[in-house]
Amino acid sequence: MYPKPVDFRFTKDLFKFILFLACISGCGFLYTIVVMIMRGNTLRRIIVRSLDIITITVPPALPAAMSVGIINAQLRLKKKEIFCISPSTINTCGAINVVCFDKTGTLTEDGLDFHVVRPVKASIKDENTSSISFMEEMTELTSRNGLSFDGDLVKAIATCHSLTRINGVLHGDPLDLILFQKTGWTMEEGVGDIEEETQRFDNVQPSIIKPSDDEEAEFSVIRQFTFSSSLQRMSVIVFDPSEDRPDNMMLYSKGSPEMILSLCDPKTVPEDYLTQVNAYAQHGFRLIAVARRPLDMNFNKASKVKRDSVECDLEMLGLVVMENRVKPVTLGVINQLNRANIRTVMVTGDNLLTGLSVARECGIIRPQKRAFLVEHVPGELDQYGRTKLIIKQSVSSSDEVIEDDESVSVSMGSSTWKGSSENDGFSPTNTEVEMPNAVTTENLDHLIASSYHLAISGPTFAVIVHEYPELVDQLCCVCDVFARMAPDQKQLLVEQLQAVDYTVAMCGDGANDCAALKAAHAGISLSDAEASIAAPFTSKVPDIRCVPTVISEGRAALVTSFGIFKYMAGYSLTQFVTVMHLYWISNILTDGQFMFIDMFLITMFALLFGNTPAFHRLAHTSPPTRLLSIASMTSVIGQLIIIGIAQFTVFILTAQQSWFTPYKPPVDDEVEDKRSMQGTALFCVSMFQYIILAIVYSKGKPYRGSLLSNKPMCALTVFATLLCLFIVIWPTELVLLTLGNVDLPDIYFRLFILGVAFINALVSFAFEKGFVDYFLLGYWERYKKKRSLETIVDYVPSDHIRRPSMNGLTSSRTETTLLSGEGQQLHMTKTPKTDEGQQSSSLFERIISRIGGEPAWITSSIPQSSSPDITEPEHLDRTF
Ligand SMILES: Nc1ncnc2c1ncn2[C@@H]1O[C@H](COP(=O)(O)OP(=O)(O)OP(=O)(O)O)[C@@H](O)[C@H]1O
Repeated sequence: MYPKPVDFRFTKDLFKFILFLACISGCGFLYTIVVMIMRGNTLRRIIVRSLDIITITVPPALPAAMSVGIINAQLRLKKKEIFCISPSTINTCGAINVVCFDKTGTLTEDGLDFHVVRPVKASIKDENTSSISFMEEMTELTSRNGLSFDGDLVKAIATCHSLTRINGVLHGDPLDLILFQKTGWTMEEGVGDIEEETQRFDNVQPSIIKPSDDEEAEFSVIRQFTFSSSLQRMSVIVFDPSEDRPDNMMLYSKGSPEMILSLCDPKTVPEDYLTQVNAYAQHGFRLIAVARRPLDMNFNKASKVKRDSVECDLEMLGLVVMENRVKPVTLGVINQLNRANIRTVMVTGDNLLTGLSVARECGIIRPQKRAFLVEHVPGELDQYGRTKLIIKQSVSSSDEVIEDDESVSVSMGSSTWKGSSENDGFSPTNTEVEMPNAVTTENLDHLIASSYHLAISGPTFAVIVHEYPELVDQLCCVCDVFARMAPDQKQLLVEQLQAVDYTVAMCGDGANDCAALKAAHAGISLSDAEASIAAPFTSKVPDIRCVPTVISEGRAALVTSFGIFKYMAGYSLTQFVTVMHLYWISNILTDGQFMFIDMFLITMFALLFGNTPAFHRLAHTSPPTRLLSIASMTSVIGQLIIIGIAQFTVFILTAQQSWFTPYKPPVDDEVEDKRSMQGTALFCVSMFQYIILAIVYSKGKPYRGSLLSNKPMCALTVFATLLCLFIVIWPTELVLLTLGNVDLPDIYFRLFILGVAFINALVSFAFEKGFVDYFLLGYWERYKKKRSLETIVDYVPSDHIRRPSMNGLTSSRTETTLLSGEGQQLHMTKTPKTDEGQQSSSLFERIISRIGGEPAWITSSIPQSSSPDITEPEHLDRTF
């Protein structure tokens, strides 16, 4: 539960930038000592002045100023009922480029709807054999008659839960609650003669559960094995007092169909069990299998027996099918995130096909794209002794369940993929698209449109983690649905995504999401239970609308932090330049001038800077996270040069005026009068420069609202500008006295100072908007990105294009050496087809399109050694 160390580029750059400022202050320090000695100043004055320069260059108020944007974002989030317990995470949210969603309760409604039950029925065929099959769908759970094993399915559903009654109201897992209410049974806890009950059940106080249609019957739950996501099941040991034999106990279990199947005696399971499960799951239903086991043990033993020893050899009772409705806002939010180029991933503890169906419904898997399931074949090994992997094409819910013979087999190393299905998505028509070298919007769109989706389940993920570690990164980059994931696997997935340079948000509501919520850069909890303790953000509104809000506020906070930092750095450097000029004549700004700049101008602007709200729409890209980028550094240094030129002009020209009186530095320990004409002139021009910097660095669209949306800052700008104009144009006695200014007698010179400030403003705006924003951040960054994509894509065609075979004919197969690890490659061989109009389905393009950059593993060198098949043109493989 220790907090994760904040490892954010922005924070690292911040420290580097402060180091850079410290270096400047070091230069200033030396300059001051040299100049002060040259001018014959006293030792005391030299020490004071040189130390002054350090506090001027590295502003002590910087940390406070930096947190203003974050505090404002936190307050705005609070208004939207999103609570943040770790404000430092807000900035990180600005860089999020993948969001992992839990399914149940997050994308879909928490309160599921009961759909049907499919009880299992045993029918006697002849004397020796009986057949087990599913009964028809039943929409009611209240009738005990006619169900298998004397109505035990209903008994199991009514008793196998962990509901508790608090103040007369039942509380617990929503699924348990709905199922229990559906039975119509009643539950009593600690009512009646408690003492008698306690004695009767050997000091265990049981819950008494009674059917609605039988006054006499009552069932006592004497042991409960609680539900756990990693076990995917829960069980209870129930005693029926009517039997009046203390050793007549029944264990009821319910859990995921796969888990209960693995615990059941195969003879009690219908042959078409998995087909039925897949058929429901494929239509997006959530399934719970129910089973029982008669136990021959007394109360004492039942209350101490180990879970593993009783949860085996179960008799299958049937399936409960629940409706899994997607929340109304889910589709809109996922679309919004997709439009903003933020990848969405589903990571659920539920069935793979159910997850896939919900992923389609909510837009994580686009309707027009194909989805493939990556599965392992337990017990089957490839030539390297590793568990064999297969890929199956998923069909949409309207189609039939996929058949096994439509699968595409995959193996590692030099072996091949064999695609048997005509439309398996890996057909050569899809793999032999020639890639043009130039990366244009059209062909990128084409690549994105032609990509497919992958889905994987927890057990296969575990096999890949242990046996194919070199594939984990790649899989994390291209898989969209991770199903049947245990809590620690959810966490591992988040960490893997972080390892390939994604900034990850995790949104979930259950206890099984806690580890992932903690591991993510930004964990967003939709419940106020366990998940909210692990997650930095908790939304009171239990749907995923909070995700884009958190991201856009994070982006706004990040841009604000950048802006404030640059503003504070600009302010320090501006004051540094002023002081450097004045030190040349052994002078410094007066206390009043320092106070006006530091306490009024800077403090007020820094306070109001972060008040600008987030932009109402999520932009297509995230804001820059690097403070030490060319753009940021150019901006700060460029503004410093503009400011320096303006101040130097004023400093020099003041000294050339006919009315100019040079400053007389104090002799020895004489009381110092800091007022000087050059000091006043520099102060006058620099006042405007601080205002200009605040406006220049207060960036608006596409991450924050415009400056006009920050009304207090607009008002401050107008007020401060008018006040500064007043100070320059009408230097009244009061103004001169308060600020320590000297009267500059010539009005035209004062107007000239205003002119310099005005030109400074124009040049600063033109430089920031035209050069930094448009050229460096826009054109240059796009060019760089395009270049890096071209470099990658240049490499792809050599593997994608058709190769002449030995006999001069076009090779019938394609090969890609993409994503290869330490000589371990996943190969795919395809039979050719002539239709070249089809699209390429390479994982590679998907990764490029998604990441928009090069994760570490793409840039790793391509192994020299290829598989033996590659040397033989007739057997070229496609590496996956
Ligand atoms: N109360 C329960 N009793 C028995 N089995 C349950 C219960 N709740 C869930 N299950 C089964 O255990 C599986 C795993 O549950 P888990 O809570 O890890 O994930 P989930 O709720 O299905 O999905 P998500 O991770 O998206 O919330 C479920 O798919 C379901 O089959």
